[in-house]
Amino acid sequence: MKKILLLGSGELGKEFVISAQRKGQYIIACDSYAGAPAMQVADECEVFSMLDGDALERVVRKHHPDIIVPEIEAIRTERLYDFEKEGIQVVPSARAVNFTMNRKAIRDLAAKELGLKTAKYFYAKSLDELKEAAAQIGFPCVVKPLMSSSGKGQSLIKSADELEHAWEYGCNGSRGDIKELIIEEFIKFDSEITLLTVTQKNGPTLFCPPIGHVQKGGDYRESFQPAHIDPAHLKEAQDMAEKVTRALTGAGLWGVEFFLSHENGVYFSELSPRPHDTGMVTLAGTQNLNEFELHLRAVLGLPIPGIKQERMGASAVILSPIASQERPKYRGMEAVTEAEDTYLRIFGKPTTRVNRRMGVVLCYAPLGSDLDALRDKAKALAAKVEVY
Ligand SMILES: Nc1ncnc2c1ncn2[C@@H]1O[C@H](COP(=O)(O)OP(=O)(O)OP(=O)(O)O)[C@@H](O)[C@H]1O
Ligand SMILES: NCC(=O)N[C@@H]1O[C@H](COP(=O)([O-])[O-])[C@@H](O)[C@H]1O
Ligand SMILES: [Mg+2]
Repeated sequence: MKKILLLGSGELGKEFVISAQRKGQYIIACDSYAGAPAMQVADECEVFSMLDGDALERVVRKHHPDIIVPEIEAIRTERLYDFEKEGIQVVPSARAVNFTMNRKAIRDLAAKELGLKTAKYFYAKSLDELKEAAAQIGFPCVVKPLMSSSGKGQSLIKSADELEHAWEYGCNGSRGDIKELIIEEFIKFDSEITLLTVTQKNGPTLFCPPIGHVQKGGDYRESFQPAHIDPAHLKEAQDMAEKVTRALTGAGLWGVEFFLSHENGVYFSELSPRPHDTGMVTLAGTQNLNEFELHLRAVLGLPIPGIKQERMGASAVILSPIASQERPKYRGMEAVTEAEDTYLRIFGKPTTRVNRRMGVVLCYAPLGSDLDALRDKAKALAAKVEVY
């Protein structure tokens, strides 16, 4: 049995804990608030700010974990190098977690060192620098904080007079106190995918069938698998995923994000060194092993006999329309549970914010079915669940 310290306890962590406990592991779930989804199913929990390096160190000294599994980006990742040196396994590696928490580190590695195709980009430390960069990139362009996730602080800029607002919005949406943004060329992609990639301690890199997804305001709304993409594009994406995960080192499951354009090919966007929100579609049984089980096996060094697509699936999110410190209630669940070949997962978050993801609807159908109809079904059912 291994002792696993899970840093971040949201919906993705909850499914990981369930997979880990099914293999007899012991989990301490951490997050900045009590009652987080993964804490509800873990052996123990700790509530503290994981951005506080000393607090993080205290928790590590208290529990002596064998393995540290980061589940969010907001962690004092520099400290992970020390824990790794002491012999604690950091998943997938301290380097991977440290590089991906800051868009600058991962983008420079991908574009400059590895030569992967990305959107044109600049960094800006002031509104003046942002204006200068926008003039070079042109409009529309995308502005994001260097440190953020799920679209926080992200804006799509159509003209120069929107830059001032984008600067403020980006700085306010930034995690920590870093006042620096990335400004990117807007890619007119035809579709975007997540390529779940598994790197193993003993064994080759494995790829899941591509997951298509749709984002709004930088946050995921629906995903589906398998996404139909040009085989040459898939090969290109797999090669890029292999390159970037090898450069970051370590074992685990990664969500590697790409933009696909018929005209301009495949662009690397970013990656998560952990299960991906769009990969929740694998909970619909689309694969022989879902993304959480794959992550766990890679982390423990357990064999993975292969990844097989079993059926097609679609996921659609349930968002909160309200902000409240009260425990949320749900209406309309019957409409989902009476539907065939459908699962409802309410994450059990103790409070709401506007647009906070509270649950997901998962629908499946045999391979070869009408994927668009399946996506519509998942979205229509998710819309019937009301958070209040
Ligand atoms: N340069 C771009 N051109 C076109 N669309 C973009 C660009 N950058 C981001 N987007 C859109 O915004 C979405 C979110 O961007 P990104 O993945 O960089 O943000 P994030 O905050 O890290 O999100 P998450 O943590 O949920 O993955 C993308 O999936 C894409 O739909
Ligand atoms: N795109 C990253 C992502 O989906 N992360 C997932 O959302 C949780 C935070 O949710 P919250 O903001 O509602 O607490 C994280 O803990 C993780 O499970
Ligand atoms: Mg993303």
